[in-house]
Amino acid sequence: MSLLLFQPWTISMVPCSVTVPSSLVAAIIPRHASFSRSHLLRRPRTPPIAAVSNGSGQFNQQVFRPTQQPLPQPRTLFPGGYKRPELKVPSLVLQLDPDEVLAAGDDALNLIDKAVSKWVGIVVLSSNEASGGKLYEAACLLKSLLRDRAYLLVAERVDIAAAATASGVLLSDQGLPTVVARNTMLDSKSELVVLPLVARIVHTADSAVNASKSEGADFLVYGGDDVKRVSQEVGSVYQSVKIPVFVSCGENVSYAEAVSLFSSGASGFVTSLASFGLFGDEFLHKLFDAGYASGNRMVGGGGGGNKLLDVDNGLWSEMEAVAGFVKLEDRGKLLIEMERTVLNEAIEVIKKAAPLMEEVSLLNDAISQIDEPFLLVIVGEFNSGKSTVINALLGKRYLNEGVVPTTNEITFLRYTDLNIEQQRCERHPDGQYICYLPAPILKEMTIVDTPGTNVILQRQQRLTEEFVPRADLLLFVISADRPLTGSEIAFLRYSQQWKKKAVFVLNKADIYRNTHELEEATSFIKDNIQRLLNTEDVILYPVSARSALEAKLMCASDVGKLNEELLISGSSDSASSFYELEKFLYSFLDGSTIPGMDRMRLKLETPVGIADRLMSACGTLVTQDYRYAKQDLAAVDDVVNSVNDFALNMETESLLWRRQTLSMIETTKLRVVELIEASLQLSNFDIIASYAFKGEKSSMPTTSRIQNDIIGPAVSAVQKILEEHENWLYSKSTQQGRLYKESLEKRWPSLSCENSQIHFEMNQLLKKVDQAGSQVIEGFSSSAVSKSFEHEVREMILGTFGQLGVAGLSASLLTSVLPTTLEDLLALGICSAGGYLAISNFPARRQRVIEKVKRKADTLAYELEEAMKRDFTEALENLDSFVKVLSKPYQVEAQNRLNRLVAIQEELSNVEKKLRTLQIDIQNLHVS
Ligand SMILES: Nc1nc2c(ncn2[C@@H]2O[C@H](COP(=O)(O)OP(=O)(O)OP(=O)(O)O)[C@@H](O)[C@H]2O)c(=O)[nH]1
Repeated sequence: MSLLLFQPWTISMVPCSVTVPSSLVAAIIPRHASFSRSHLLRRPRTPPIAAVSNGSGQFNQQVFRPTQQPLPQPRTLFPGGYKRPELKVPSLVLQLDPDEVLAAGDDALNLIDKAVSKWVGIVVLSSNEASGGKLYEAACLLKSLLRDRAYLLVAERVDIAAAATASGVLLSDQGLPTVVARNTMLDSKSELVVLPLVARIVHTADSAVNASKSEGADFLVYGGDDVKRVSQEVGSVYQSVKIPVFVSCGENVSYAEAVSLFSSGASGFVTSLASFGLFGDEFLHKLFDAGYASGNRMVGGGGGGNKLLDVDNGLWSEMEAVAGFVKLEDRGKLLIEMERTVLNEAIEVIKKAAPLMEEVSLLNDAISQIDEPFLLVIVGEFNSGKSTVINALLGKRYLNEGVVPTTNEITFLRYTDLNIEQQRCERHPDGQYICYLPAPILKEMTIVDTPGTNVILQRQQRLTEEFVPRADLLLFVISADRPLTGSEIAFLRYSQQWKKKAVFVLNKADIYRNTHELEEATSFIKDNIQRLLNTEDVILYPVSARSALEAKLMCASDVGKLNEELLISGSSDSASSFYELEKFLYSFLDGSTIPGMDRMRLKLETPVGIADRLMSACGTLVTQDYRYAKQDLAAVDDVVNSVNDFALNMETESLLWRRQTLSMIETTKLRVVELIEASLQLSNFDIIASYAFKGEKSSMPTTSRIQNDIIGPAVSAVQKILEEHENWLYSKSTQQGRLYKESLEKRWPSLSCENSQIHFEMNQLLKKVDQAGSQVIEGFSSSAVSKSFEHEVREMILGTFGQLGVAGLSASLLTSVLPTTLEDLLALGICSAGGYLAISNFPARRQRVIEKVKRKADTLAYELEEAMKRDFTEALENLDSFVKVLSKPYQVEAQNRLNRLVAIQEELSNVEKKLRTLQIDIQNLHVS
């Protein structure tokens, strides 16, 4: 939301459809006003309400809305969406007639200007017999003249008040009900931030109480002819209502009457412009400074709940029923205290967010100077005449001037009331000079002379640049002999990064031969600065500081203050225009003027601006760090997860190892089976049988062949494969583990694990593999296998012989039923038919032996495969645990970082919100 929303009365937002003639603008805006006159003619930024006459003197309101509706945004930061208007009391109510306003000449306009700059808090435009058109035109004109210095109320005509965006209405006791008037105004302008003021004219104590309590008027105008009587009545009214009461009792109020009114509790009285003109400054000063006012009141009934800071004891106190009005200066102090708290919070969070950000010292300095005098910083290229401008302002040649660079350090000029002999300059450890001088202008502002900005003088340029953020107002001195150089533009751009308000001085204007040349140069500079700063509000004073100084020195007795007559009648135009510059600066010192309020605002905004800048830099840094921390966390997670990819790749290779082992067992199995089939034949029956009958003392040749030639070498070969497999597993996983470790250590060298115990434990994790495959093969004894084979064969032979009578085997029968080898058939051929059954079982028995051998081999293959898988899984689990242990500190660190950054982001955004609120309060300083 634009901050402008909180300045509903800034000129640029005056939503009148009346075109104000430029001659009129020139007449009503004083020449020294701090804004460009073109402001008045600028298009309004808010959707305008056009007042369209319906021919009968009444006005209809047409609200033009942009076709694209803006996104709904919170209305204000104020509770309930509205800011309650606050009224400075005691003050006067100025009553004006539309004709009087429209016909006002320079004198009348100047008188109104003077009235609202200090004494008058409310201007009432009477409706009288005036037509709606006239009333509207007068209201618009008044509004632009008052700016935000006084509330403008239109008598009776809510429609005109709404159309002209006046602050409210004053209703007669017969007029509209208060609530209707207020709602009508609210409805007519949805973007209102400050509640409209609705006041009522009353004539009796009862109607005063009724208007205040039942109707909820914001303030009262108590009418009557006899001041004495009204004074007495107001006393009792004052006791029963809790809102400001102004008295209206005819034309000329004497000082004594005014005092009596104030003393009885009136918040002020109504006056006409003519009467105000008669009061005179002495009357007003005496009246308002004497403290007759019995109580200050806040519009809207006050009531409890308003908090005020007691500046003396630093405590917040709850205000009682009648809220005290907060004076601008007090409000300034209040804001300073709030600002100090918020800025200290900002420093804390900046230190957390960016511990290396040296610029935080800028904020520290700004806080320490928050209630110091306004800092007017004179900047410009070397030799542009900065020192001469300062001397001319001070009225004495305090600073050295010269064609060669003369200012090499930042020099503070502060006020002292010591006499000339006791003036002194001190050099501070940070290299800055502080000079104490008795020039009156320094009472309210500290002037800072800075070294010239120019790329040739880099050190000096840096000094000045570093000082810019601390400035409350920059006085940018441009030399007429080289207007707006490249380096001046660069410097200006830089100063805008800090959003500094700058006033421009075109010095050495005396070198122009005529007004035409001067005007050309002025408009050239103005146009360029306007373009550069993207604003129409450029204040440029063409001056001759040298002539101004010389003129002042001639009038040596008038130290410190420019003698206007002398300058104006003096040497040159550019010297006299120095007076305009000086007048502008003096108006800055007067809190009751717009530039004076600007000064307070600028002063308060300086540290906020610095904090804003630093906070946004911190925000960027923290967001970046957050991104990095997230990346780090993801990178650690990637390392942990990459163990799975590694496992997948390993799995493929591991399968090959297992296949190799299994194929070795398979080959061995086939070879054994082949040998058994070749050896256990009926043709060898006798030989086998003889071994079988010899018993276990002698072993069969087949068995020893199986053991020595087949299984023995096969077991060795498998053992070798397993050994290689285990080595492969170990080296692969340790190598991978080392890679992970190196990559983590490389990414976060500061976190590499120092603890040797952890190192050891991690390495153990990688080493520890059970070697289940080897254990299986070690448990496999080839001799035991051979022995068991031999046992099987023996069992087979004995089984065969147990049923076989040597005679009676029928070979022919056997050959017909047995699917056997040729040799078996031959053998069977010689057998007698009696041995048929026994012999016929032989191949089946041999087959069983073979099956047993196969089963053994398959079991071994299965066990080995499972063991190898276990070895593999265990190795990978170990690697996984290793990586988890290894990455833990990195993960913890990255997560902690993330958590810390999230917390900082939250703190930053909280402080930023407080800064925003503070900025709005500073912008609204004038509303009080
Ligand atoms: N013609 C003319 N010369 C001026 C005017 N003001 C200053 N000068 C001269 O310009 C020269 C530089 O003036 P300074 O005031 O020393 O300039 P400066 O910007 O302070 O210079 P540094 O401190 O070195 O950056 C001096 O010779 C002044 O006399 C002026 O209004 N008209």
